[in-house]
Amino acid sequence: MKRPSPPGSAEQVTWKQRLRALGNLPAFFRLVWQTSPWMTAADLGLRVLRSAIPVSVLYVGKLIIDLVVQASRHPGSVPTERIWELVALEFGLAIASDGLGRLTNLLDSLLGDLFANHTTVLIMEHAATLDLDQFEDSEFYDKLERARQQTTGRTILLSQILSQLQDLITMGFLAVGLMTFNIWLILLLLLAVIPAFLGESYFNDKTYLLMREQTMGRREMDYVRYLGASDETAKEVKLFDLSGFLIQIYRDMSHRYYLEYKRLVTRRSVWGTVFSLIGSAGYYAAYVWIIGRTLTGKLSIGDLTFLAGSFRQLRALLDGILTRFTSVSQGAIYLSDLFDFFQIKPRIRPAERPLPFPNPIKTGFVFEDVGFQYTYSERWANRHLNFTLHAGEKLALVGENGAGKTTLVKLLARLYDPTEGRILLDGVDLKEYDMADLRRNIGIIFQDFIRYQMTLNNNIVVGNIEQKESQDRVERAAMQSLAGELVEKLPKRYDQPLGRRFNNGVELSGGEWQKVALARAYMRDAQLLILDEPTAALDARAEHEVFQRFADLTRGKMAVLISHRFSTVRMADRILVLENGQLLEIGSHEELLALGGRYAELFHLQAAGYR
Ligand SMILES: Nc1ncnc2c1ncn2[C@@H]1O[C@H](COP(=O)(O)OP(=O)(O)OP(=O)(O)O)[C@@H](O)[C@H]1O
Repeated sequence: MKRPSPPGSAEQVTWKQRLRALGNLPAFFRLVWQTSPWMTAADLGLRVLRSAIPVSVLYVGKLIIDLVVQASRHPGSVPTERIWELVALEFGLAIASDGLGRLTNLLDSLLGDLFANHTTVLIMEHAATLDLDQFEDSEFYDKLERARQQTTGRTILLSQILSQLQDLITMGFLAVGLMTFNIWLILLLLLAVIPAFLGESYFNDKTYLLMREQTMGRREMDYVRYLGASDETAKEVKLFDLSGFLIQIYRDMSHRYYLEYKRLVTRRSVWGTVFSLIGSAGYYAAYVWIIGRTLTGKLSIGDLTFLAGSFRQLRALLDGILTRFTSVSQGAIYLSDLFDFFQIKPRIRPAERPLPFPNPIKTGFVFEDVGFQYTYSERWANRHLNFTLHAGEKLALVGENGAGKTTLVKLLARLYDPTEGRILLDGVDLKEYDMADLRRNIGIIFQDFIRYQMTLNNNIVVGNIEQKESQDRVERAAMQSLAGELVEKLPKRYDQPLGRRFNNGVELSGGEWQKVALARAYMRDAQLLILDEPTAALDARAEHEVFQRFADLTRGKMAVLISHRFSTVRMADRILVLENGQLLEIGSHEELLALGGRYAELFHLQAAGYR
C-alpha cells in the first residue's frame, strides 16, 4: 500500500482556490460568534461607528480652514465662536476615534484569546473521537499540527477581518467625498495601488506554499529539539553523548529552511519597494492636479486640504485593504487546514442500534478467521486467527517480539476493527455493541501505559473517571495492585504529584509506576481484564504477589495476559502461542508441554536459564 504523496512543491495557490477559501469565512465567523456572541457584536458595532469618523474629521477641518481664510481676508466677517465650536467638534471626534480604537483593540485581544481556547477545546474533543490508527498516520499529524497552529494564528485573522470591514466602510465614506469633486481621482488611486496588491498576493501564495512544504520537516525539528532537551530523554542522550549529533541535525535543518525563507523575503522586499514607488507617484500626480485647481481658484484652500487628506487616507486604506485581502484570503486558506481536520471522520463507527454489552458474558469471544493489517503496512500483524476465549477463562498470549500479541488485544477492545474475518461476543459481532459500554467492560493496561505527571490519586482514578470522587475505591485499588505500599513513602500520600516534569513531583521506579498503572485496572468493574506485560519491571517477589492477588481478585472473570515470563504464563487456564501473527498452538500449560512444540521449547529454554 502506498502512502498518498504530500502536497508537491510545484503546487500553486490559484485565484480560484483563494476565492474558494473565502468560503471558509462564514464558518469561521460562526466559530467566533460561538466563542462570545456579545463581544463579537460589540466589536462589530463599535467599528462601524468608528469608520464614520475620518471623513467627518477631514470635513470639519476643511470648514475650519475655509472660515479661517475668510476671517483673515475679511476681519469681522466670521463669528470666531463658530470657528472654536468647529475646533471643539474636531477635538471631540479625535477623542472618540481614539477611545473607540482602544476599545475595539481590547475586544479583539480578549476575543482572540477566548477563540484560541475555544478552538483548542474543539480540536481536543474532535481528536478524542478519532481512531487509534489515524493517530499513527504521519499525514494526520501534519494536519493536526497545522490545525493547532490555527488556534493562535487565527486570532490575527479575526482582527484582520474586522479591520477590513471597518476600513471598507471608512473608505466608502471617503470615496463619496472625493467623488463629489472628481471621479478620476478614484481611478488614479486604483492604478496606484493595484500593482502592490498583485505583488502582495503573489508573495503570500509563495509563503503559504513554503510553510506547507516545511510542515513535516518542522515537526521533525520539534522532535529533535524535544529529544535534545527533555526530562524523558536526558538520560539516554547523556549516556550516548547524543547532544552534538542532535544539535547538528537541528542546525542543518533550520539552516536549510532559513535559506529558503531568506530567498523569499528578500525578493518580496525588493518588489515591495518598487510597488510602493508606483503608489507614491500616483499620490503625487493627484496632488499636483489638486494644487493646480486651487491655484486657478477652482478649489478653496479648505477643499485642497480635504481632498489631499482624503486622497492620502484613501491610498493608505486601499493599500491596507488590498494587502490585507491577500492575508485574509491566505488566512482563509490556512483555515481550510482547521476545517479539514474537523472533517476527518473516524472509520470505526458505532453501531446504528447498539446492543448493550452482555452482563455477564455468557459464552465468550470467538475469533473467526480474523486478520489485521496496519494502514500503510504490507505485512499482516494477525492472520487466520480462529479460537474462542471462553467466558470466565484466563488466557495467556505468548510469542516472540512482533508476533502480534498487542495487536490481538487491541482488536478485542475495538481500538481497531479486523481487516478480514470477525470477532463475535456471545454470538454477535463486536461491532454491534455499544462502544462506550464495550470499553467500560474491558480493562486494559498496556506495556507502554502513560505515566501521568499528576498526583498519585489522579494516576489511579484515570482507570475509571466516573469514580473520581470515591477515595475508598482508589485506596482499595491501590492495595490490590500493591501500589498501597508505595503510599507510605510519599510525603503527600495520595495527593503526591508524580514524575519530575513539574515542581514537587516525586519520580518512581519502573516497577512502582507499573503498580500504579495496575491499580487503574482494579478501578473498573471490567468483565475482561487485559494485562499487556504488566509485570515486566516488577521484582520476583512483587510479581509473585501481584499474580497471586490477580488470580484471587479475578476469580471467575475473564483475563488475557501477555507475558514473556513463563512463571506468569503458566497460571493461565490456556495459553495461545502466536508466531508471525498466526496461531501456532493453544492449550493448557500441561497440554502444550506434552505436545512438545514451540511452547515446550521456549519453556525449557527459559527454565534452563534459571538452573
Ligand atoms: N502502529 C503500527 N503500525 C504499523 N505496524 C505496526 C504497528 N504496531 C505494530 N505493528 C507491527 O505489527 C506487528 C505485530 O506487533 P505487536 O505489537 O502486536 O507485537 P507483539 O507480539 O505485541 O510484540 P512485543 O512482544 O514486542 O510487544 C509487528 O511486526 C509490528 O511491527
